[in-house]
Amino acid sequence: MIRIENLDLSLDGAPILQGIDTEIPASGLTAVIGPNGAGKSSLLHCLAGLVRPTQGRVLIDGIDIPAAKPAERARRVALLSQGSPALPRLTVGELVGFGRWPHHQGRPSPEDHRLVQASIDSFDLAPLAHRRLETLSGGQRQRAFVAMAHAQTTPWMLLDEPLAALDPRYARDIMDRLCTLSRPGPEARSIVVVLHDLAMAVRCADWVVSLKGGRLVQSAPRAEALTSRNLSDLFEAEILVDEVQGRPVAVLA
Ligand SMILES: Nc1ncnc2c1ncn2[C@@H]1O[C@H](COP(=O)(O)OP(=O)(O)OP(=O)(O)O)[C@@H](O)[C@H]1O
Repeated sequence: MIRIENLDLSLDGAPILQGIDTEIPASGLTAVIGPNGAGKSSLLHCLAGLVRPTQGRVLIDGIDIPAAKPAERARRVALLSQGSPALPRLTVGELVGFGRWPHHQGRPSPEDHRLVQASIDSFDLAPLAHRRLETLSGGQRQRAFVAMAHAQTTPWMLLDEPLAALDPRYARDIMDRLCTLSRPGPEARSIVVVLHDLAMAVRCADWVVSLKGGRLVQSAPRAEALTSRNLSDLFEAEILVDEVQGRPVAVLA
């Protein structure tokens, strides 16, 4: 479980997050939603220990994240930030291999190689494994970064807009893959995803954290959070949540 206690974050003197106090369950997939500038990425950075809150605490499975050593954090939490960095000359296989670094510190074992291959296969990257990142499309590169986060084999995966630049089929495939990964089982991961695509949130999220203006609006199970009324209030636009062929969908009216 992630416990966020009375968290404030200021950057360069500007209040970014204020009074965030909630829990995120370990089981399943949590979507973090809210309008542009709501503080979603900033919250994810606090959860990953990338930035230190100005006030309050973040506990992941009981570990005080800002106080934990970087190596300890890296074994507990994998963070995929918004926008993948340019890493010229690196192949997909090498990038995914970097996910194992916190475990082997430069001396990969056969098990590390096996886990890298499993992540490559899991995200449908085998045909691209020897390609350099700069030769890939934006969506292919994005998939490689998600696979790198997966290869870190942390109990928690924090992903900031992992669907950006993906076409509808790959967006759906990656979300369904993440959904499956978050289901109970020996390899289950706790997944927190910043999502702009509300259709994917209603399709896959078990829990939803809604932010607006740096404040927590709601932290609740999907059925409670993702209603037409809540989403319309959150985004100040009429959004309808309904069912099409038995599946929940969200559409802008
Ligand atoms: N270093 C910084 N200094 C000052 N303000 C910042 C800094 N970084 C972010 N902000 C501001 O903090 C607010 C929250 O930004 P954040 O990126 O967390 O929002 P977000 O909900 O992820 O937005 P988006 O959906 O547009 O990606 C924004 O108003 C942003 O301009």
